[in-house]
Amino acid sequence: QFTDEPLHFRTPYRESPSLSKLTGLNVWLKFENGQPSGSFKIRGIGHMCQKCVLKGCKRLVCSSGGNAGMAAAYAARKLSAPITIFVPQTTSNLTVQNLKQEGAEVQVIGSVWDEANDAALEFTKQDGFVYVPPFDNPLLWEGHSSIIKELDSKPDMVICSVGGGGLLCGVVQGLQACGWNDVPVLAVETVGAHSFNEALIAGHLVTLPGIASIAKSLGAKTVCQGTLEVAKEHPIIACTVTDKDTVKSMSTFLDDEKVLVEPACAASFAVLYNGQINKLMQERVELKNVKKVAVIVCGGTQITIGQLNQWKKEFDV
Ligand SMILES: COC[C@H](NCc1c(COP(=O)(O)O)cnc(C)c1O)C(=O)O
Repeated sequence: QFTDEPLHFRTPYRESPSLSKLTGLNVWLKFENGQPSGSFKIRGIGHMCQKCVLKGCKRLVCSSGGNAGMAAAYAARKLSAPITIFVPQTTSNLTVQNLKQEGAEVQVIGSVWDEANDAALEFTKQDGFVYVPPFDNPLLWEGHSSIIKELDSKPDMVICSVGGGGLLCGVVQGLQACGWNDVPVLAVETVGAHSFNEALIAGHLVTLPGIASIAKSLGAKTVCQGTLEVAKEHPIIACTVTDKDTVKSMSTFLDDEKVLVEPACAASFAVLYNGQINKLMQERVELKNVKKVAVIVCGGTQITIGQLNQWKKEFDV
């Protein structure tokens, strides 16, 4: 029945010998792929679902590119709450089946997350239905901030991926809760899903015309306003990586670390494998003395070995 125990697990945090050797840095990995539902999402989504169920709700409604939905379906089952999840057509059939297996009702609507989200908001107008967003809510950021609180010591930098910006807001909230306000965050997007990079350059939110990247889990056409707020108060550097480098990194990471991750996750360590980090450290004064780097291996279920091999052929890596 109802539990107010956190629904997420503490995850392993250890050095990567191969990435440390390659970059000359002290690279540590936070394995959020080991969470129930397969990604970091359960931290924020679980926290928010618990609050909603505690307050009383007839049905949870979640929109997602896939992984937030997986976390919401898992949380709903643990909290014995009914849930309907709206996902875009870019969500893999495997994920749709997995969502149904968790007991969720699933609606596949729209070509990108934004359209599935519009349908979810419409559906939530029914009495007693409560909307759980995938990235834009302070309760999510509060839940995600627990990632940083589990680190054994202060890192010199944190690297994380950005889709809608919920993970980034949670990471910054965690760093500030630990008094590590001077620890810069490298926010990584794939080219074609780079709404945060665009917003930082413009100084206001920018809506991409579409998502032109294989990293569909980063496929929010507009990041949440909260990312621009945190960028005003915390050292954040944004960068992009190509789909090609991301696929190459998925493959190398699988060989080196024996962990299969989706493009949204691999983007975070693609900057290490392709040497971008070393260039950035020469260009950006705030990264000059960085030695210990904490990379959030955010996980995600939208990947199979077959899909990776198909992408390796497609991108010739
Ligand atoms: C469209 O999708 C948004 C969200 N995925 C977000 C996501 C991110 C980025 O997290 P965010 O910046 O959205 O909080 C990173 N890594 C993985 C594996 C993810 O699934 C979702 O599942 O609904």
